Amino acid sequence: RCCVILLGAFTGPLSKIPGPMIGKFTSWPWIIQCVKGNQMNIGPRLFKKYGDIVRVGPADIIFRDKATIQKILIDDDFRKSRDYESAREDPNVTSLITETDKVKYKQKRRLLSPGFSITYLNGLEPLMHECLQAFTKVLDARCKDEGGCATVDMNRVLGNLTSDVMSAASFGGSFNLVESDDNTQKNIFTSYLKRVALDAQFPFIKYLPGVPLASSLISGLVEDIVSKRRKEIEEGIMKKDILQIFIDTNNADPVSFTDKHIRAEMILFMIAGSDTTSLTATFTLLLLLNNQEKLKELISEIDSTFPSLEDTITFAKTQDLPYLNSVINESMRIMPIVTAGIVRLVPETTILCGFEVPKDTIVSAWINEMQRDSRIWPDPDTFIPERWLGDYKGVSADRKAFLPFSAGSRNCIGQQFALKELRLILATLIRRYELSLVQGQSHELRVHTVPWFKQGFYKVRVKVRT
Ligand code: HEM
Repeated sequence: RCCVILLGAFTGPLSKIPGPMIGKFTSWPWIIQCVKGNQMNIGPRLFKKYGDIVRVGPADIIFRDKATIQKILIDDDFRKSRDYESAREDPNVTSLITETDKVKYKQKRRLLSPGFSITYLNGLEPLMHECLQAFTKVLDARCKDEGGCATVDMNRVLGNLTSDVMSAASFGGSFNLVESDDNTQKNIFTSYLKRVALDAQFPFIKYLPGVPLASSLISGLVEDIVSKRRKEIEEGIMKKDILQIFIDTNNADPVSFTDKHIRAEMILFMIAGSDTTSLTATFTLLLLLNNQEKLKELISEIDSTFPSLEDTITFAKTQDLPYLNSVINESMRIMPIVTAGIVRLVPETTILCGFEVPKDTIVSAWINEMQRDSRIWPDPDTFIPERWLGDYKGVSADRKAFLPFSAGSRNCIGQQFALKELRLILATLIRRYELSLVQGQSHELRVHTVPWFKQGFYKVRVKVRT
């Protein structure tokens, strides 16, 4: 075995790929960084030192260049890696995200697509308004209680808001977390994602005696929602949402789409549909508050579109706000949710970035590094929404080098849902409140599937505008 490792390290096709010496022999240091949530900090340092392609393990390569990322995700559409399979609790129960078989995946995606059609999404607008009204009511009350100006943990309240939106839109009723100000659920999601990151690397953990499954944290909640819905169906109350699609599929084919499948899909949608959007909104506020000129520009656009505090902020009007859309794009360029590579498996020996890469090598597309590549983006680390409005320093924004929702057949199914929600949230917050920076906060992040603030919060001062 030692001979095989030595041969692979120095003579195999991957031996010419630059990277730390230890990566030739073992992936352990890289895996440990993943479990610690620290790959997002180590990856950029490796790219800086070794270039566009780095070998981080005997069969584990990371990439940041546009052409290779395009090939991996779009042109050749490599299948998902075994990490996704390991993240399944039951190897036989896949969800949309953990399905690695291309044919089965297509069937799943087709099943869900009615829940993401433009007509269906537009029908969600009143539900989103209701959740936002509850949100502004709570923020208004906090401002009043705290003498006009409240210090709010945006990470927490936005996490609760997007969970309420997700549950109202997909599972038939808001969790009302904004009103209860209960962050237990957000903490459970964070613990769940940490555990999934661990399971993906060490699949045996879930089989150890006495170790509960990751889903044990959430299954009670999910089962309550499903049994409530089944009761409603018995009473003749019919709803048309994602949960209904899951239940109908289960009723039609209870053998291949079991109760376990319903649970896996619901957990996926609960988490993928809430934390991602709330973090993107929080990061956008963070960037705006640290770039006051850009914030002023956005306030001016929003105020001229919605002159009165009482004006309803709508999907239609926010969709056409050029500066708001540029701010959201720039925020997702500079602080995307995917911070540590989208992982795929090489299906057959192929040339990537000029190197021969054999079948079954694990390849990670670091879209976050591509989105900060100075060869593509002038002043890549600076927040410049204007680059989306026209040329910046003679360079127009390269949309092919901007993939915050991933790309290809496995792109984010919730992209339009998220964008509609983000525009409403940001326009509502900016129109209604004067937002100011709480100085001295750490912006340090860690990542377990999605990023989280190491300090556990991100505070903003909030005052109702007159
Ligand atoms: C700003 C918000 C969001 C961002 C940045 C985002 C980003 C992404 C990315 C990068 C992926 C690919 C992950 C991978 O290949 O491992 C993904 C997948 C996914 N997203 Fe989103 N997402 C967002 C919001 C949402 C929302 C609101 C929903 C649901 C309503 C959603 C549902 C999903 C699902 C189900 C998948 C798995 C798709 C698959 O594997 O085919 N996402 N998302």
